[in-house]
Amino acid sequence: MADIVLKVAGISKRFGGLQALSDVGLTIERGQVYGLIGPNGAGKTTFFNVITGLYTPDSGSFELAGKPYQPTAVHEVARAGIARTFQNIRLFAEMTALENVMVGRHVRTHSGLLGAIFRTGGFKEEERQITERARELLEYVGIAKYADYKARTLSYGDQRRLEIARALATDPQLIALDEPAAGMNATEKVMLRELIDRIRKDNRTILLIEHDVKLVMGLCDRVTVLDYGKLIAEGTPYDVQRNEKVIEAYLGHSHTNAPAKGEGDAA
Ligand SMILES: Nc1ncnc2c1ncn2[C@@H]1O[C@H](COP(=O)(O)OP(=O)(O)OP(=O)(O)O)[C@@H](O)[C@H]1O
Repeated sequence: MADIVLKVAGISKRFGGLQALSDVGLTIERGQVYGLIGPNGAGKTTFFNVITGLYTPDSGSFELAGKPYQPTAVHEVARAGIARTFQNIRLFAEMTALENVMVGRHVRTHSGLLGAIFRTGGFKEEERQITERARELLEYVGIAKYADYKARTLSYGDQRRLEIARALATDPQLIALDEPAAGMNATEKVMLRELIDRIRKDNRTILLIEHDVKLVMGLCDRVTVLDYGKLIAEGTPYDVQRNEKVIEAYLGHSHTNAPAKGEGDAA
């Protein structure tokens, strides 16, 4: 039987007169890289914000690793096992790269405030483990040499890697990446692709919103396409980019990143 990590169904969200999402659902299996695409304003970010607790949906059901979860608050969602990155990088700019990852790890710690104040033995051991794990994760995403640099001094591509390391630090069931390639140059994109591939090989599960359709088509196992808040196609990259509705949706929006037939076909 398939090992389902995320199963959401019937998500609707209205902003005043605008129906941003209408009855959208998707199912993601463990180890998949799952893409969410669609023209500008299709509802991708709204969907991300709903499943990660930033927006309250008007309707919808949510299951993470077989258990129902209510995305009512961001920290609850992180504890439940979804970690995310943001379209506009949200790091602690004045903290070091290492400290940024350690913050992510604290979602999973136990000593609590009193342990921290009195620096109990348990707290110190936990801090040691957190630091060690954070260093491993910086190594994993390829920026270990910048561990002690302030986050704001890192290059754009490296800041995105740092965000991913911080997300991984929470030991998530699902990592939701919101436009990870935005603003990256070609070399950074190649490195990002390698990193996402490595994360997948480690049997982690990724949900990806991305404007770079070539990247999505090359990386994802399955793709859902939204248009005007509705799901218009779901399937393998190969099928989705040949779907008439998808082609029409992108052409209708005069989108420069339209999924041209054959481009980025999964090997
Ligand atoms: N907080 C909000 N209040 C009102 N309208 C909103 C809000 N957030 C999103 N919308 C509207 O909902 C629709 C879907 O927006 P959303 O940002 O989810 O689309 P998107 O697919 O992520 O677009 P893009 O690719 O441009 O980032 C848009 O028409 C947008 O203007």
